[in-house]
Amino acid sequence: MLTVHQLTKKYKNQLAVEGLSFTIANNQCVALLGPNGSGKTTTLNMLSGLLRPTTGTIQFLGKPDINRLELGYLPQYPAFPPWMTAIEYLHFVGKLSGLAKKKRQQNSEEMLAFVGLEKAKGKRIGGFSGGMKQRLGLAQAMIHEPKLLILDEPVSALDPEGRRDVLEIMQELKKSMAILFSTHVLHDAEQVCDHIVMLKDGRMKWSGSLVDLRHTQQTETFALEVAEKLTEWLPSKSYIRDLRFLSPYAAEITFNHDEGRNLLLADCLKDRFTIVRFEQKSYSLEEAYMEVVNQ
Ligand SMILES: Nc1ncnc2c1ncn2[C@@H]1O[C@H](COP(=O)(O)OP(=O)(O)OP(=O)(O)O)[C@@H](O)[C@H]1O
Repeated sequence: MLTVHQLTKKYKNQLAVEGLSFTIANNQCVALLGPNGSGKTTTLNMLSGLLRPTTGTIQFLGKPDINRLELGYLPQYPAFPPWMTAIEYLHFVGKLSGLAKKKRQQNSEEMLAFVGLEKAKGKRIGGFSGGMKQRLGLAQAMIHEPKLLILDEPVSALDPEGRRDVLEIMQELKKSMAILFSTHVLHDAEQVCDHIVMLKDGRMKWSGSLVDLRHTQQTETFALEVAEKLTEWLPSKSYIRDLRFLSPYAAEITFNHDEGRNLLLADCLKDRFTIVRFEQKSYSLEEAYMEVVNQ
C-alpha cells in the first residue's frame, strides 16, 4: 500500500532524514521507533503530505502522490478548538474530508462510540483530559474511513491508563486499516505492531518483526543449574570454552563446538546430577533494541 524509497529531508543545514526506504502492506501495523530527534515526525509529515521531501519517492496505493482522502493523520500535538463539543468537532472534520451530511453524522456517532467518548459527545473539548483528547484525535483521523492511519507519538503524553486505552483502540483499528505510528518506547510498539522500522540520526538502523529483533541478539551462552555443587566438576570439562559461576550450583557456559551442550548433558546424567535448568541465554527485547540502536 505504501512504498517509501530513499526518502531524505534536509532543513537548511540539518539533515533530518536520510535515505529512508520501507514498505507497508494492507492492514499491517508498523512502528517507527527511535529516540528523540531521530526523524520520526519529519518522516510522518512527509508521508502525510505536510512536508515536501528533499529527495526520494513515496508511492501510496500505487500512485506517486499522496491521496489525503485515503489517509488519516493524528499529529504529535493536535490542537482542538476548546469551545466546540466533540460531536460538533467531528461533524466539522467530516465536512472538511468531503463526507456528505448524513454520512458524516453517522460516522461521527460511530467513531465517538468506537473510541469510548459516547457519553462526552455533547461536552466542550476544553474540559477534556489528555486521554480523552487523544481518543478524539483518533476519531477525527479515521472519520473518513482511510486505508492508512498515521499517528505521531499517539501515546507518549498519556498516563498508563490513557496509554492502555489508546493502544487497545489501535488493536481494534488495525483489523480494518494499515497503521504507521511513531514512538520512542519499545514496549508500546510491542503492544500493537507487527513490524518495526528503527530510526537513529535520521537513518534506518534496522527493520523487521519483533521476533526477528529478538533473534538478532541470540547468544551462544547457555545456563546450567543443578541440585549439586558444580564448582569442582565443571572446570575440568574440555568442551567448555568459557565459564562463569552464578552460584555453586549454577553457571553460564559457552562451548568449544555445538556438540558441547550434548556432551555436558550426557556427563550430568552419567554423574547423576539433578538438572534444575538448562537453557540458552536470551536477551530481553529491550536489551536487543538497545544493542541495535547503539551499534
Ligand atoms: N523545522 C525544522 N527546522 C530545522 N530542523 C528541524 C526542524 N524540524 C525538525 N528538525 C530537526 O530534525 C531532526 C529530526 O527531528 P524530528 O522532529 O523529525 O525527530 P523526532 O524523532 O520526531 O523527535 P521527537 O521524538 O523529539 O519528536 C532533529 O535534529 C530536529 O532538531
